[in-house]
Amino acid sequence: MIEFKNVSKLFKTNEREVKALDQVNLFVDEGQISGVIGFSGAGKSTLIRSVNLLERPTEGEVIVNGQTLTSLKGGQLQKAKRNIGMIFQHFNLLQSKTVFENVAVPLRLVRTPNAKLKERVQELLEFVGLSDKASSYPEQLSGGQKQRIGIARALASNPAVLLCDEATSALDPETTSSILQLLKRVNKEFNVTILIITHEMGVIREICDRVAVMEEGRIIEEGTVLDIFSKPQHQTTKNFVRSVFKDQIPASVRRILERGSEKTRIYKIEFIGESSGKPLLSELVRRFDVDVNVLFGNITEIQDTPFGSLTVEVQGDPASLESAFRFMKEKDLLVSEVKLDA
Ligand SMILES: Nc1ncnc2c1ncn2[C@@H]1O[C@H](COP(=O)(O)OP(=O)(O)OP(=O)(O)O)[C@@H](O)[C@H]1O
Repeated sequence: MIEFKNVSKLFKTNEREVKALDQVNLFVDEGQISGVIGFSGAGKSTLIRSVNLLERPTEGEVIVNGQTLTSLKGGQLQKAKRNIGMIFQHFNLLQSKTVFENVAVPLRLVRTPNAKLKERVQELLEFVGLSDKASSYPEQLSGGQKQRIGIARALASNPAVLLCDEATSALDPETTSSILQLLKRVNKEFNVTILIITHEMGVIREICDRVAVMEEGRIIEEGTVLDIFSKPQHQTTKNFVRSVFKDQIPASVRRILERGSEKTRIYKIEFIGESSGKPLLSELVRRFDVDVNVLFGNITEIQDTPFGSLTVEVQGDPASLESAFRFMKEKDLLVSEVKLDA
């Protein structure tokens, strides 16, 4: 649905040249929600603005819905761009116009007859849950409500693709979550392909199917969200995953480690899918002469799959501890010993 083929973008100013995009190849399939994450300056905005040619690449091809946008001009390009909606971090609503008129903008541009326009705007306001705000002005709305209006406006021309440019960065966590749920509905109910750029891994975790990680204008890692969360390869990706799953040793665990004992070891058991750690722990106690205490757990769901880790304290004599560790290693779980210097 969206394809980038060797796309580069060079910005030249008097003082310097910046390669904001460097040979980017990206594919977003129809019906998917894809995310692009990166730190400030990685090139995310340039990438998303290149999808609808708000930013024209210096090199390469941008193909959306089967059309090579980078080869189109004039009216043909305008028409193709109507198939791509966009929402923004700061909403970009017209302050002097009512909510109704803001949503109506794309429809007025293509001279939609009044009765049809009214019906469509009302339908969209209902979809985003703000039918009662039609005659309000943007300044009378909360941030979350403004973004809902942004979404309604972006959907007015029935686009096949929706671009979300840091759409939740100005919102508090609860409002962020409700906007992300709304985007999920847009994707499911209207089969709109969604591309999101963000610097928050939580956003990726909550709604994306796939994610690409950007650094210095390049995509350094790409995959399903579950794969990227469970097996991040690049250090930058690991840092992003860590921002969601705090990986530091908690203070209570640190204290046990500092006390140190021949008879105590602490393990971190990571799991994905149904194979949660619990049956393993009871098996350990049954089979080996050890006691097990769960110290710390971090469990979430990614794409409806349980994913997380348990930190456990295992107590017993050194030989039993060794056998227990070997047994855990043989299972289909990633087990590592937690040490103070790790
Ligand atoms: N119009 C421009 N002129 C010159 N340089 C630019 C322009 N737009 C972006 N850049 C540069 O291109 C690089 C990528 O910028 P971009 O805004 O795409 O990154 P980003 O990942 O979206 O960052 P942020 O999260 O801070 O918005 C940066 O070094 C930036 O300074």
